[in-house]
Amino acid sequence: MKKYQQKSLFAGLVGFLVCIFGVVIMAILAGQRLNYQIQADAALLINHVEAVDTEREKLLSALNALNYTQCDDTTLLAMRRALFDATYLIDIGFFKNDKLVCTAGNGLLATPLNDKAPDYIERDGVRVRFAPAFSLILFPERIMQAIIVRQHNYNAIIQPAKIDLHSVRAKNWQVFFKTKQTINHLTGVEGLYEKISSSMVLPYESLVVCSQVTPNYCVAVFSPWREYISQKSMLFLICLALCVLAGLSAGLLASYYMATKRSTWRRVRRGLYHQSFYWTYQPIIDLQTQQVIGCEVLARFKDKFGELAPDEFIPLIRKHQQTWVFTQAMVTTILNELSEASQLPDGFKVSLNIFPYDVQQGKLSELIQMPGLLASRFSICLEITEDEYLDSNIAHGHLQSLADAGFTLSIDDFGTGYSNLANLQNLSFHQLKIDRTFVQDIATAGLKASMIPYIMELVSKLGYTCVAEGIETQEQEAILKIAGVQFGQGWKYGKPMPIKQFKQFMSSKEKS
Ligand SMILES: Nc1nc2c(ncn2[C@@H]2O[C@@H]3COP(=O)(O)O[C@H]4[C@@H](O)[C@H](n5cnc6c(=O)[nH]c(N)nc65)O[C@@H]4COP(=O)(O)O[C@H]3[C@H]2O)c(=O)[nH]1
Repeated sequence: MKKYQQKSLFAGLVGFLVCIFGVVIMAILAGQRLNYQIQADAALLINHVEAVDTEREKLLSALNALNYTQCDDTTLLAMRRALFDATYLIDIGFFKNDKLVCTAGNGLLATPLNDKAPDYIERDGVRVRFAPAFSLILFPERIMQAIIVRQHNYNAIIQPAKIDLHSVRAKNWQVFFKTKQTINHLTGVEGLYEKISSSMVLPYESLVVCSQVTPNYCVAVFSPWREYISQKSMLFLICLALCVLAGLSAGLLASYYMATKRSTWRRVRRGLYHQSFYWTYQPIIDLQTQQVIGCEVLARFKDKFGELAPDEFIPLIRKHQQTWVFTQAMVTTILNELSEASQLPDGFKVSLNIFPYDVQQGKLSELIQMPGLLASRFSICLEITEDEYLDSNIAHGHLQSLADAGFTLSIDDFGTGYSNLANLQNLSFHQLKIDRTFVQDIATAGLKASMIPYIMELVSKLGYTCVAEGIETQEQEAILKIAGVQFGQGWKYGKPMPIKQFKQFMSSKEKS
C-alpha cells in the first residue's frame, strides 16, 4: 500500500472512530433522557398506588377502630361516610364470623356471603385478593377487575382502573402486585412485566420498580427506542449530521497531523539521527593551471519523503541550534569517506562549511581535538559564512586558535553579509570567497560585477587568497582571471557530487 493510501486510510479510520464515538455518546445521552422519562412515569404510578393503599389503610383502620360487631344503620352510615370520603375505593363491606353481611353499596345482604376464598394473599393481617373478573353485587352485569382488601372486619373494593393515569407518557406500563410466587396484574398492559423480564429489551427503554411504602406493589414501564426516535427524528438527524461532521473534521485533523509530521523540521531532526544527510564534493580549481586543487563539501538531504535543498534545512538547523551536531556528523562522515580516496593528492584542500554561531560559542576548538582531522594528509579549510553576524571581539580568540592549530580560514559568500574591512583586518582569515551572485552579475555587467576589482584590491591588501564561486561560463572565468582571482568553483568545472563520483572525477583528471 502506498504512503498516501495509508495516510488516507488512517485519516478515514480516525474519522470513522470519532463518528462512532459521537453516535455512542449521543445514544447514551438520549438513553439517559429516555430513562429519565421512564423513571418519572414509574414514580407517578408508584405515587398513585401508594395513595390508593394509604387511603384504604386509613379508612378501614378508622372503621375497625369503631368496634362495631354487627351491621346495623350506624355501621352502614359509618361505612357510607368513609366511602364518600374515598377517592379510589368503590365499595366497603362488613364481616361477621367471616361472612360478608353488608356493603356500603348494597346495604344488608339477604344472604351473607362466605369469605373463605382460597386466592387471598396475606400480608400484615391484611388479605388481598385479585379478582380479574369481579362483579359488584348491585350491578352483577358490570364485570371489572378489582382488588379486594380485607382488613379485620371490613374489606374495600378498589378498582385498579381508577389508577389509570393520563399523565403517564409511556404507552406501555403495568401496575402489579408481586409476591414470591405470583405476579398479579392490577392495571395497565397485562403481561408487560413478564415481557420485560423474559425478552430482550434494549438498554434504557424499560424499568421495574416496587413501592417502598406499600411493598409488593410494583410498576413496570416500557418505552421502546423506536418510538422515542420517531418522536424526535429531527433532533436525531441533526445530531447524526453533527457526528458525521465531527468525524470528518477529525479525519481532516488526522491528515493534517500526518502532514505536519512530515513538516520539514521534523524530517530534518529525524534525519540528523537517522543518516538522512550525506555530503557531496565540488571541485575547486586553480584558474591559471586548471588543476583541481581542492573541493568544497556540501550537504544533501534525502529521506523516504524525498529530497530537501540546503536552503531549506540549513536555516532550520540554525534556528533550532543543532549546528554543532550537524557539523560533527559532517566531519565524521567526510573523514571516513576521504580516508579511502587515494586519488586525492597530499595537501588537497578540503573546504568545510562552518556555522558562525559555533565559532561564537567556542565550539570549533573541539575540531582541533577531533581525531584524524588536522592529522589527515589534507589541508582543511573552514569556510565561515558571513551572513550571520560575527562579533569580532569574541570570535577573534577562537579563530586565532583555529588558525594556530593549522586550519585555513575562509570567509564565505563575501559581499552578502556583515563583513567590513575592520572585521576582516581583526579576524585571522586566510581566504575570501566571492559569492556567486557577483559572478552571475558579470554577464549583465551589473553593479555587483563592477565591485569585483574593489574586492580584489582588498584581497591583495590583506594578503588573502581568493576563490570565486558559481562560475558557469568561459566569459565569467576570463573576467575573473583578469581581475586576479586565483581559484574558481562552479558548474563549469564540476557540480557537487557524492564521494564515489568525485573519486572517479579525480581519477579521470589524473589521467588526462
Ligand atoms: N547556480 C550555481 N550554483 C552553484 C555553482 N557552483 C556551486 N553552486 C552552489 O553554490 C553553493 C555554494 O555553497 P556555499 O556558498 O557555501 O553555500 C552553501 C552553504 O552556505 C550551505 N551549506 C551547504 N552544505 C553545508 C554544510 O555541510 N554545512 C554548512 N554549515 N553549510 C552548508 O548551504 C549553501 C547552499 O548550498 P548548495 O545549495 O549546495 O549550493 C552550493 C553549490 O551547489 C554554479 O556554478 N552555479
